[in-house]
Amino acid sequence: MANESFGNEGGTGSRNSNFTSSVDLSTSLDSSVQTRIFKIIVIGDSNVGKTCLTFRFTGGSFPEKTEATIGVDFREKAVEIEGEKIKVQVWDTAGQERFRKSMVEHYYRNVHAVVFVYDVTKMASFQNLKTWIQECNGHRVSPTVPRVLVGNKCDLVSHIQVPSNTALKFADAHNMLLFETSAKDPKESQNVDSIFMCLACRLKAQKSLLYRDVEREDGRVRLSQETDVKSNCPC
Ligand SMILES: Nc1nc2c(ncn2[C@@H]2O[C@H](COP(=O)(O)OP(=O)(O)OP(=O)(O)O)[C@@H](O)[C@H]2O)c(=O)[nH]1
Ligand SMILES: [Mg+2]
Repeated sequence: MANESFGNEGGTGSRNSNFTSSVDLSTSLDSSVQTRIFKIIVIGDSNVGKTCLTFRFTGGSFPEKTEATIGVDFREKAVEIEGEKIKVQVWDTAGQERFRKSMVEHYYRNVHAVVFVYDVTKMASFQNLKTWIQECNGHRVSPTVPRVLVGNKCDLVSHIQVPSNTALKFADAHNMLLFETSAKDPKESQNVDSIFMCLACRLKAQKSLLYRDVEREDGRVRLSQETDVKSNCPC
């Protein structure tokens, strides 16, 4: 999938950020209600399979060939949860320091959820999670922003280095759900989907992101309304 330009940040969907009057604002809110956008970032060492996981979720297949991500690739998928259409905007970040350093601030800005990925066949990628979590915390990501842990490449059964119970303990200690999966194995595709769907369900169940987003887009608008939405999220 081709890289999209970074200028797309927050610019997709039906929201209109040029509010000029209260009439415009209500119109924008109406259209925003139809398509909320949840920004989910995917973080972890280079080569753990971030690009393949995001590709599997948004495109439904495993890419034949990938190259190291430079900066960020955006992928989007429209989903429907309890009758509401939601756009899941996945930020596939670069694992290599030299390809990410100028972008890190942008990754974490206004993020709604974080997916930490390690490679089950590479212990170092699991041990490095501590560093990735520190980076995330260092960018003032609120503790209310949901985070999940993903162990990828489970299809390589005979090469597994990170035992499930070790990963589970780590996930529990950091208040995260653990998903062990494979971007490659088509039989695991539902499991890959459930990573992002679970987060989208949780976000939907949280206080309305919509009004907080509006606040950000126009410094003049200060809405205090927040709505609680009940959800049947299985996780
Ligand atoms: N066997 C197996 N290989 C995988 C899986 N997911 C990814 N790979 C392979 O792992 C390599 C790296 O995958 P990428 O998705 O490009 O890794 P990345 O985390 O995006 O790497 P950076 O962009 O450098 O941060 C590629 O050769 C993929 O084919 C998986 O589930 N199983
Ligand atoms: Mg990549």
